[in-house]
Amino acid sequence: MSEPEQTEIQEEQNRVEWITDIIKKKFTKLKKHTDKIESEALHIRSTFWEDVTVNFDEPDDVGETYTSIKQQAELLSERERSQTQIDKQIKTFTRLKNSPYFGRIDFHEDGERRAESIYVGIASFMDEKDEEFLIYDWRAPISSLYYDYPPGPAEYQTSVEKVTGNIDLKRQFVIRDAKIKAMFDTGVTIGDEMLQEVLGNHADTQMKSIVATIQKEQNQIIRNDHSKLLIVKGVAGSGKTSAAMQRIAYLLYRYRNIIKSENIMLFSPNPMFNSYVATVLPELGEENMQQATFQEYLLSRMGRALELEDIFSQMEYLLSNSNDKDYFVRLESIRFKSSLKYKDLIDSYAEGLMEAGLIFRDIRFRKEVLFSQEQLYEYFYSLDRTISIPNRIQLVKEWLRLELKKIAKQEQKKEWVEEEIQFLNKEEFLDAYKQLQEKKQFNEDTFDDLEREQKVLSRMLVNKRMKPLFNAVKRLKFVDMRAIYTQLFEMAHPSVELPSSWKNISTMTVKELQERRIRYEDATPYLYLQDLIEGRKSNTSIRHVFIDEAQDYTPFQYAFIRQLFPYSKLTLLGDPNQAVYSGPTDSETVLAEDALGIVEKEVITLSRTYRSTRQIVEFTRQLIEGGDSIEAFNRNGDKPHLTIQENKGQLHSSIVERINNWREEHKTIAVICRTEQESRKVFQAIGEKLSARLIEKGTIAYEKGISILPAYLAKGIEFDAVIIYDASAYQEEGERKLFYTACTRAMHELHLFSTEYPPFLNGVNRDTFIQ
Ligand SMILES: Nc1ncnc2c1ncn2[C@@H]1O[C@H](COP(=O)(O)OP(=O)(O)OP(=O)(O)O)[C@@H](O)[C@H]1O
Repeated sequence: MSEPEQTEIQEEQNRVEWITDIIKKKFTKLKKHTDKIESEALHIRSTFWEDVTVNFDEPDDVGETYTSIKQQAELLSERERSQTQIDKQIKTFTRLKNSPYFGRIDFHEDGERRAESIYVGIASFMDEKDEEFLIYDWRAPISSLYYDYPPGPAEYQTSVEKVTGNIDLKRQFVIRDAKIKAMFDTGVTIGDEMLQEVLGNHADTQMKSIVATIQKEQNQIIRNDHSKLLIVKGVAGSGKTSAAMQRIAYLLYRYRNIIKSENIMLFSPNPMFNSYVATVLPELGEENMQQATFQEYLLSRMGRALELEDIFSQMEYLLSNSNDKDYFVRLESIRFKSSLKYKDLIDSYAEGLMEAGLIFRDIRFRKEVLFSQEQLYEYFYSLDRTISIPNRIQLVKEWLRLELKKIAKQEQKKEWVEEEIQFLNKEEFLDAYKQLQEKKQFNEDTFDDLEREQKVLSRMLVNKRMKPLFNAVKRLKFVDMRAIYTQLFEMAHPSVELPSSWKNISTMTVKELQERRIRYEDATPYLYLQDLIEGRKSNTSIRHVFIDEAQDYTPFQYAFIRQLFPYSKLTLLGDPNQAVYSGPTDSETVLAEDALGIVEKEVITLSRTYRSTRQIVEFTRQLIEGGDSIEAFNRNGDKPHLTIQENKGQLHSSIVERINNWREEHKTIAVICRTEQESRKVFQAIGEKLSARLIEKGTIAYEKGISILPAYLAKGIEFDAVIIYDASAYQEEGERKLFYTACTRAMHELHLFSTEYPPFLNGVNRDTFIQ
């Protein structure tokens, strides 16, 4: 690494000024143009009808009128389209004006006479004649040289060929307000200085883009075009989420004619995380992708049929209820229901249902059974057995629809209809009147025709009363999914290896279902079975699915998601050491070796961590197995602290004191507790004193200041300073990952408070923390 000469800095500064000047000129020109377009559009809108020849007298005139309206409308929408384009450009120029680029490479392509200087920024920018690139978008093929190679031989791939050559110079800039604040020529790795500067900053409540300092291994993730399934296993703070966000920006650029933001879906760990990452893409000039938690997806599918437990409540139960008499049964239940073995069991159950066993619901109207469950059963199994279950269900649906139509006709003649008509209100009469009018069955004379009026009213009334029935049939409500899923636990499965407490698991599950509740571990299997019976609700518009915190998904859930998005490429990002949900149950996660049984996958590992100071990493990596391989980025700070107090009262006062000392220095401070219950207690005790905010599972915004929250809600997020509340509360081996996750949220400072010596610190080198 070398310091550039002063003259070089001046030359670069001159270039920055020259470019900023062009940007400003283009900006002014564009602004003028946009003002013109805006006033033209306004004019077209205000005179729209004046400029249209409206004449409906003759058929020819009607045609002319239509063409004229169409022309005006097209003119308007074209203006509006170019306006959107220009707005986008104006935003880009505004961003470039402040900081036009962050990198330069002088690339000497083989066969060329001299090297060309490539300046890399967040968007491309051309000279005044639009002939030459003055700045290359960081996602352009040639820009990959900047991220992938030190000075020396290098190559990059365009859409048609591989280009080889030599990088003569690689330079980085920090430019703010069009002034070069720093400039470095780099060697092997990009920008330790730049990284130092970026990482030394304080945590923001919004994640930032990392385009200026993307590391080579992160770039492999971002620009991976070929993998159908890309698995990123990275240690805490290694930039998995950051890489995912830049990858989305890259895909939107590289495939801009094919993939739009609505074709990309990100599954995120909790609602607060959504707001945390919300500004990364807009900062890069792209729109946000679709985003949801898996819980939100399950809820949208489950509707109100059953009360769904969420993953956070499951976690709370696992952490707080170990004295419950059913605790171990539940652990085993979760473990089994996470596995592909359970999926196989459901598959073979569904196969059996081809022959017999489906359960239907009576279809009733006015308390009378129109179709009994037995009738539906018989009809279903009278259909050709080679037809798949979903297709047979569709046939039943169609049959029911036609039968219901017939029944509706008969009902119109029944006595109850006549009786109810008398009680129709004014609006309903008016409705009937309107219907008659629309169908032209009415003129002043015929409305007196009582019989006809009566007929319309009867039809209307019956249709209205039977509409919910038609809707229910359309939504396949005649299939009794709850009973079908329950039946799985009431029958024998002689050829399947079941968990030892299967009987108890069954009793527990059936009881919940009877009370119209469904536990988190049953939700995915339930919907999976529903799809096998009612047909898959796959989504074909999503082209790329990202699953962040993938270690929190079970193999069963992964298989389910895979089927929901059959045409999508998948990127899974996670850290096996942060598998907090599977910790207490010791169940398999999607990131476990070969959990997916898929051969066709590419795995990228990230072992360097950027979030925390070297001192924090040296401490946290001892908390987990295999932590030696975690590499810290060399950024210095204080060693973590451990404070042991005799009781909770003293613990609270020392925490308040600690935080008060941090207040000036740090923008985001977290008191991380083991459970939500504990967070609430801590909030009650010291929340007011600290002006802290309690973060619960429903919290959607991450805000500056002091937050009190359970460890599992801190996933994916980072804080300047972290307090671990009562580190000795983490006792069980299954909570090790939860403890590790909590500690790795800290960027600059980590302070553990405890009432006893924390068991997880037993194997930790005393030189790596201060007590
Ligand atoms: N190349 C980079 N340049 C600058 N900052 C980076 C880079 N890579 C990661 N970071 C920073 O490191 C921190 C951690 O990144 P990120 O949250 O993406 O990691 P993660 O692997 O998803 O973490 P975790 O698994 O712990 O949630 C963030 O502050 C991010 O901005």
